Amino acid sequence: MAETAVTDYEVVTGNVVPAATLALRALFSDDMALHASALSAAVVVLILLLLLTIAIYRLYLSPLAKFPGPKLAALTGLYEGYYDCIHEGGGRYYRQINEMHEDYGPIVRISPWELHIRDQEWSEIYKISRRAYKPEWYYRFLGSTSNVFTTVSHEQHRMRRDAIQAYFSPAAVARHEAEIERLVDKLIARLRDEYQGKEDRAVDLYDAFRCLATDVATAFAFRKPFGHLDSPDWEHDGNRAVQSFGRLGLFNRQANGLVMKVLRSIPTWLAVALNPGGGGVEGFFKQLAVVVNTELAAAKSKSSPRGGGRRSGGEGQGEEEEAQVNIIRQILNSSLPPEEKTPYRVAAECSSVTLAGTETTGSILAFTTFQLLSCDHPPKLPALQEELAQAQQKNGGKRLTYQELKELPYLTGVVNEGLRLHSVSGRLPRYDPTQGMTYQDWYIPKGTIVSTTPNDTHLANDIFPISSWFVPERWMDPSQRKRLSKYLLPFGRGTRSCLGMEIATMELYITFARLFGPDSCMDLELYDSKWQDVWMYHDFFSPFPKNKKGVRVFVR
Ligand code: HEM
Repeated sequence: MAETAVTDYEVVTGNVVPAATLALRALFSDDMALHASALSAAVVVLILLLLLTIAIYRLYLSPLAKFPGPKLAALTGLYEGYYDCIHEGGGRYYRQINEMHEDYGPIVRISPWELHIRDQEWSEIYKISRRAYKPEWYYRFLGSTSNVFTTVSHEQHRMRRDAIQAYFSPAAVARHEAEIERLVDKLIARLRDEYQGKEDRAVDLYDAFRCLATDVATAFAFRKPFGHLDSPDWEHDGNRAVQSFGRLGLFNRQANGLVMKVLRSIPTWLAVALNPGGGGVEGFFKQLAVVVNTELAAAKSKSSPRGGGRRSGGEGQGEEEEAQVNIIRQILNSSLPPEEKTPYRVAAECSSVTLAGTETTGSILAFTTFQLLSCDHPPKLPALQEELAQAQQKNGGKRLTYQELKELPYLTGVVNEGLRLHSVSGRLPRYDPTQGMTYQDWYIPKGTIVSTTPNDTHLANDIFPISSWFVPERWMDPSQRKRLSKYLLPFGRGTRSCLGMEIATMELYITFARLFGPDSCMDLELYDSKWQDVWMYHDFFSPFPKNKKGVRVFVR
């Protein structure tokens, strides 16, 4: 862990290494005639001694020893590892953490090195003024720390984020609205053409929306969608494999990055055999590699004397427009140092930017649609349809733009409830190596990893009464909406909050407006889909349901 103030290994090795040296000297002093068995016994004793010292340090001497929580969690990271990887299919530590809060109060020590706070009003570690670092071991579930999402240090993150921030600005996203409209229309046309009126043919909306989200994110990043909406089976295998990869990511987190290293070193066919459906994900990365390599080669030829000697993105209006072409050029034309523009780094950034926007947006679309189709006390869908129809009629029959859609209270309630109940499930750990902080009467030493979980706020009954219910109506009143918005944190917090917030919100508004608006000319009816098919059960950073059946509907 870079730059944490205290590591128990330092303390432990400080005490044990001199002791071990003495023991070994004693062993070898008898004219080096020591038997191998005696040596092994000595090694075992030393290891036990080391473990005992670590245990005593963690339980009684560590600056975190004073914080409440189960002793086993304070003693070893294996406790978390068990709930992350094994218990009930993995991704279940969030439940255990909630139980700890029930037993020990709002602040608990959830591992030898991390505190978790469940208090809607506390946000000290995420303040903009903080130098918030991300712990490398936690974000290892994504494989690499070479992208803006997983960067450890505050300073490096600032540099990387500054280089691409403008690309995600509301003005830049607004230029993408027509493309989102086009992709949503494409999805709806397919639903109509291939499924409408077919009694025996249900479509899985989880797959369909994931394809939409992938095409929106890749079109935004590269100005050309990957074409998943053209896939005859809606990329079914690849979409399903995402859940297995989510779990694999947690194994990688707990196994010190070993799992990804092994997967990278074995032949692709073997990796795919070990993770059936992985071929779909592999296909995504191949597409990504082609785009990145093509763009890098083009940039290289432009910057070489033969290529004309003119670098895009220099001074002047023409170059500025060119710099907007895609995220790769945005990075290459930025003021980042050369080591931040290597092919590996550029590819890592592209993959984080696109992957961050696919599972998240796709599954929120599926979850929210399920709620709209299934809630019947009172029914939600007719209220949404009526609002959309009336608004369009008032607009002279023309479709409303994104800015106009955002003014519709019921649609806003639908989007907010989807974001509240189904956004990122993982806790968001940070540490500040420069300053300590306080929580109530507790002093938290600098360098301590502290996390909170947005879902704890989203599901707090004192803020959102009957919090697990999908109730768009709770957002209708403007003053209530203003009050509740403070507690809606689907896009994270502080300096590390989501870069894709604007594009994701635009996608949600436009998709619901077109799917349930007066022009869609179709109805959706759930087929054999229950709440267990959508409600979060596993926390693989994104929420995953217990069942893998998806959200299947008939199109009428
Ligand atoms: C509704 C959909 C989305 C949700 C709920 C969501 C949620 C989040 C959250 C909670 C974080 C912070 C994670 C952390 O603190 O560790 C994050 C970061 C990020 N998201 Fe999103 N996201 C969504 C869509 C998107 C889209 C569409 C894109 C891009 C096209 C995107 C790109 C990113 C990036 C690049 C980061 C890292 C930002 C940084 O560290 O500076 N996200 N997202």
